[in-house]
Amino acid sequence: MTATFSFDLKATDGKARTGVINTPRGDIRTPAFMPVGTAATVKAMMPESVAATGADILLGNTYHLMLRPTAERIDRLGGLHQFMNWDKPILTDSGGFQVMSLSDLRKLTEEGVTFKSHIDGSRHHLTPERSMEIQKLLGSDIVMCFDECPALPADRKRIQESMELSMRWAQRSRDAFGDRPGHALFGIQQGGLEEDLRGRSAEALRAIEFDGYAVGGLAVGEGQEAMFKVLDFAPDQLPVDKPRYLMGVGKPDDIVGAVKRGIDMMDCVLPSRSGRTGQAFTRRGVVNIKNARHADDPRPLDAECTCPACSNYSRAYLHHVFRAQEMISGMLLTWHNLHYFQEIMAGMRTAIAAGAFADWEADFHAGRAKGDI
Ligand SMILES: Nc1cc(CSc2ncc[nH]2)c2nc(N)[nH]c(=O)c2c1
Repeated sequence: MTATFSFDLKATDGKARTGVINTPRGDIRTPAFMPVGTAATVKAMMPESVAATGADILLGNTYHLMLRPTAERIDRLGGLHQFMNWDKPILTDSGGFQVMSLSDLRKLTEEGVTFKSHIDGSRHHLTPERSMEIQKLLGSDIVMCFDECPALPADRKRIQESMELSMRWAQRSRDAFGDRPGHALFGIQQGGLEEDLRGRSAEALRAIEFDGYAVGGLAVGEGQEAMFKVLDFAPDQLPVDKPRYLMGVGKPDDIVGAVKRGIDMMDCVLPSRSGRTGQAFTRRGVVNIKNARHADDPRPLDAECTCPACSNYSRAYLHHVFRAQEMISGMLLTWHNLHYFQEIMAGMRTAIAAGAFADWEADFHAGRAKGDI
């Protein structure tokens, strides 16, 4: 815990890195997985349970919180940390991505985006300046630049124009963010799958100077192979001494492949969203607990897992409460999935520090069944 924001790189193994991001609200061990708390809650989890899984930081959403309950109301109530009873770091996304994926009647101009709320149809306007204001009102520790993430597939001209707009918005975000000791502003690299466009984006962001750099514009339908091809060059285009955040990723093997290529932070709704649908991630692969074959199975989801679901309940019980649509079903499987994702991160941090990432990765992939187990 420090009064300022800093990144301390502890060890590397190949391109993989491990370190600590120091913030006034606590340290973030990297590589880090960030659970998503979209509407000021990690769905089906109490904040103390999220902390118990090992998470050092969670995500909030400018888009959702500006619509409901509004950033001004959260500010009046003491800010997002107090509001949601989470006193560790919070990173907030800037809103543009969610506008394009969630809202109706969107209008994109140089100034920003105008859209209708997916909740009540009310009209809203987001600009780099307004996004910075909202994230400041929320009290976010790590603020994301306001960017535009083009849906793939898109032609090169569209990707170039979109990236160039995002770089102009990055400058406006920087100018509006001002000087906030202890708070960080991260730039977001765009450029689709194009190495030269991503290089230009990285140079533009370096010139503006940020506390961290996100690889944006991925995990938008391109598939793992194409994503890894970009990750084979994109992290190296970013400053080596700042945290690198891959947005919206991913499945366990996506996460391992991204860390292997130099990524320090990731976030994804997958463990929580799939936990609510009955999909459990384990070290041997995925378990769809609603499948009838678990109805009489007395074994835990994963005998090696120490989470409450695996320590105290059988597959048969989990199967039952999912079939009965009991609330405890989503709670237990979300807790298990977030716990498992943090186990993966902790395993990689230890392996990288010991120069044993390759062995850890081989063990991670060995014994992972394809499909339901
Ligand atoms: N795949 C992906 C995911 C997200 C959402 S990350 C997130 N927000 C809230 C939760 N998680 C992105 N966000 C921004 N701002 N830019 C991107 O390019 C981008 C790409």
